Amino acid sequence: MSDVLVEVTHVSKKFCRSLKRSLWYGVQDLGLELTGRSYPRDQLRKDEFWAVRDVSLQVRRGETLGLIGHNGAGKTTLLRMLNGLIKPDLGEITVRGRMQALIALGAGFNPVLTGRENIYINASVLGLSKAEIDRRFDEIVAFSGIEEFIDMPVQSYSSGMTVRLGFSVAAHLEPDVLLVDEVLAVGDLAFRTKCQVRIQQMKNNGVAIVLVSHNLHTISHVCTRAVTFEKGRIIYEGDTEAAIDAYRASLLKHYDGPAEDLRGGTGEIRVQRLEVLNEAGQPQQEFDMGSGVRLRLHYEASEPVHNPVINIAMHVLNSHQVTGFRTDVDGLSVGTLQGKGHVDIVVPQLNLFPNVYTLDAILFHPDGFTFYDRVNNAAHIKVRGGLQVNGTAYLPHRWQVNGAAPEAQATTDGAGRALATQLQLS
Ligand SMILES: Nc1ncnc2c1ncn2[C@@H]1O[C@H](COP(=O)(O)OP(=O)(O)OP(=O)(O)O)[C@@H](O)[C@H]1O
Repeated sequence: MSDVLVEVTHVSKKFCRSLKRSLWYGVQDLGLELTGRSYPRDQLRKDEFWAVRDVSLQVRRGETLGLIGHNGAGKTTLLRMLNGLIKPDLGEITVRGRMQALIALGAGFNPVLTGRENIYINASVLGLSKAEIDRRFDEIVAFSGIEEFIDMPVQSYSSGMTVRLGFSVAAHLEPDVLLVDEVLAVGDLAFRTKCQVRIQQMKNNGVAIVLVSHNLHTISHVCTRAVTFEKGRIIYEGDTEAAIDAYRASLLKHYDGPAEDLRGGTGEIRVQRLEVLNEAGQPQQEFDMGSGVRLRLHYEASEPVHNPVINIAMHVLNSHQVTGFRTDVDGLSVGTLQGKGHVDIVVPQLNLFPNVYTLDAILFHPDGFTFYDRVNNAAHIKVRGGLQVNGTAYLPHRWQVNGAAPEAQATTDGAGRALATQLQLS
């Protein structure tokens, strides 16, 4: 048997943005088919767009391929085509061996049937005999950890419970190919860890796995290779770290800069702009982990403004807040500001893991609540480096084993040690 279990060749899939039009196109296509003709499949009609465009890839036995990309990039559509839920408009997909898919919550489960009944149905679809399912049943239920709910209809399960059962079924039926879509993000941390261990075992047993995740830590640790999608096309395929870099670069392309439409406030003092500077005071956008950065907020006050609260909030691009700098929290008074000027925040060590971070600039009244002005996405910073660690902040630290410093050893990319050296910790 060939080592290539999944083969995707020049696959494209189009969708229609308008439901009414898409129904009309369906009728048109049916009519054309009856007369032995068809609309050219490689052409788009009004409101149609390519959700997946000319995608080719292979997944071999024992490989875990990560699919990453911004929202709407086409990852799930590809997974659904691999699973046979939808057909490509162009190209070919070949899957060799038995396939299990975990797309959306507990995909494949019949909601009115119980967990027990769903396990039997899923397993028999895969060709397992009743005796084989009986043998694995207890293990599946035990792994899922939802023993007391197993005879209740799946529609009464919480999303976490559905994912637990879905993953457990998929993982215990010894598929040759496993498709997993983001579901690992739903369970709690303990279950996610259990799933990652199980995926590792399956990988060792030669299962070909395709995993969609927005969790770059999962991609980095679980996948042997990754593909980055942008607007339905593959923009990178290969090494996971490089794929993650390509994803971040793609996110930056979609970064629109200051969100002027969300701007508001009483306006006596306004943010002119927020500059990101290096230690030498030169504008710079990309920094190595641990290097120094100076944030310069330029303001203009149309009248004397006494002691405004200055706040810079830092977010992971498109995601959660990482930290913030506030003059009131730091117990500082900036005095009376009038006309044009600037305020600097000097950060001696940017102890953040590689990622793209956005900065919001906010000027509050002294009450710390009403604002004079706020500019979301006023600036951004890209932190470079080869480390992929879950989380955002690097806390300077040192290790001791039984009171003594452990020996240095070669890390995979040396980035951690390089940083430790830079921070003069080792
Ligand atoms: N049945 C459908 N009809 C019309 N458009 C669709 C349909 N399914 C998906 N799309 C569109 O196709 C594009 C790709 O969607 P897809 O779900 O594959 O993206 P994704 O990369 O998985 O995104 P996310 O990370 O948000 O899950 C999106 O613009 C989506 O709105």
